[in-house]
Amino acid sequence: MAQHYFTVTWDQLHRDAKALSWRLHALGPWVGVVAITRGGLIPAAIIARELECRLIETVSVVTYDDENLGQPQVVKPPAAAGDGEGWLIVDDLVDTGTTAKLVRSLLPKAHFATVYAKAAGKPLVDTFITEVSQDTWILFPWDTEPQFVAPVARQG
Ligand SMILES: O=P(O)(O)OC[C@H]1O[C@H](OP(=O)(O)OP(=O)(O)O)[C@H](O)[C@@H]1O
Ligand SMILES: Nc1nc2[nH]cnc2c(=O)[nH]1
Ligand SMILES: [Mg+2]
Repeated sequence: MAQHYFTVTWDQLHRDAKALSWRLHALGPWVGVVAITRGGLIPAAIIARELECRLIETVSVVTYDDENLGQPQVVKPPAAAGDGEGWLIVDDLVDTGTTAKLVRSLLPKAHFATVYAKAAGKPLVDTFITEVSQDTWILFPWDTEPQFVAPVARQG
């Protein structure tokens, strides 16, 4: 289990994905966006909206079972992006870089962008916005919900 958690709200994710869009706009134009499902779907939707890009492809890779790293499985390969030339790959984050390495091998000429990056995966990403320490687990809004927390005086 991770030592720390970094909770990302919908607002923060939207803000960070828009910041990423500004950087990517300066590097375009792009043929289309390849979202790495599932985590890349919402960042890809925000970025595609900002870049006015209507062509969206998906590649589905399963690498984790909850917080446990496994062997990456390609559940669905990208159908229409060729060798990736002119395409933008979007994922929510890179951690170990396992998923990024596999997707890069499928689309070697594409540009790889993530919203968040940990140190081990950073060398595999072309553009990202926020670095998060390696011992931290990022909690996305779709993984969490607001709930009651006991007052400090009642905790330990
Ligand atoms: O750099 P890595 O160590 O490979 O980790 C990053 C990947 O792990 C998560 O996906 P996950 O396998 O949990 O699937 P999901 O996107 O469907 O939740 C995340 O969305 C990235 O795709
Ligand atoms: N939600 C989430 N998925 C991950 N997959 C690999 N690292 C992470 C992380 O920090 N948070
Ligand atoms: Mg993923």
